[in-house]
Amino acid sequence: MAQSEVQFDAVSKSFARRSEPPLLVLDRVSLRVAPGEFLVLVGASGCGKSTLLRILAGLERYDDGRLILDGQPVHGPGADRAMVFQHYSLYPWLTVKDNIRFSRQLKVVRDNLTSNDVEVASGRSDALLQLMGLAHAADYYPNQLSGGMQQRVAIARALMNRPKLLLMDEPFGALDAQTREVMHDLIRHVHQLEGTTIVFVTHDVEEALYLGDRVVVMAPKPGRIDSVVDLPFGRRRDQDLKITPEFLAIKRQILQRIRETSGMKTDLEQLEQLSKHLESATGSTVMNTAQGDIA
Ligand SMILES: Nc1ncnc2c1ncn2[C@@H]1O[C@H](COP(=O)(O)OP(=O)(O)OP(=O)(O)O)[C@@H](O)[C@H]1O
Repeated sequence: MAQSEVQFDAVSKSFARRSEPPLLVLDRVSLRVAPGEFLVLVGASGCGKSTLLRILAGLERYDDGRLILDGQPVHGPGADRAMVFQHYSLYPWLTVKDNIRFSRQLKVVRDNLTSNDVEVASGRSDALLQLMGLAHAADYYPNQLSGGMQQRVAIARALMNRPKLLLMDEPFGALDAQTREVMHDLIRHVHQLEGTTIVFVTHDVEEALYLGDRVVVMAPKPGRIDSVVDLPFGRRRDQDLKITPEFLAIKRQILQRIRETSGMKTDLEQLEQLSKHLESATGSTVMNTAQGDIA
């Protein structure tokens, strides 16, 4: 099985801003991702999750520190990595089957591969169609598919060249709750079969706990790692896990950390203080005032 090992050593990243000092988005992030691990990044909006993922994909440069992938420094994108985004980036003019094969077809042209190579690729895409439950839809076009199916195609396409590292940026963020559950079981199954190292970004703590071997909680301003939680659930999971006391306790603990580090708690406290201030100023509760206005 092809699995990548990742090592971030004190990686920092800033974005330049007009008439303001640069924005420090990642502040000395150190993190190891073990071969074959399913690692999930969570944290408040703007804490640098996507930036960290994009740096790992080689789509973004970092300013300081070191990023080592399988013993080599990362300087740009590579065929060893594949990325799945929230919005299905399928080619509308290609069928499902051709969308999945597309990257391999490019390689065939570039690398002058033989018909035997093409046959192997064809076998791989057929296997992925089966694995993702898409065999019946192989000749459909993207606009004939539901969101969940489109995202299955995007995942199959990402897996086509057997990446050693799969990077997923909120891949299920646009799907409804039921479809997400199906996708969760599917991606866990894919992970077990393919053994690829996965780094997955999400806002959804329940999703993070259900999918991950470990969850990294990031904090904003500047973006940094707050804590890393080793999940004690093993690799065989089913949806009932989500209502066990152990799962709920870890979920509560992580949500609290996100609230505390993001300043959301402070915002709520300020809001409470403001409504108390309004109440004492008007001699009434905010709700009563509103009702009075209606009357
Ligand atoms: N290309 C860019 N130029 C300038 N600022 C950027 C750029 N990309 C991201 N940022 C800023 O960097 C910070 C971190 O962004 P990033 O998208 O990594 O956070 P995130 O944790 O993934 O957020 P979200 O959960 O909302 O997607 C944000 O303040 C964002 O506005």
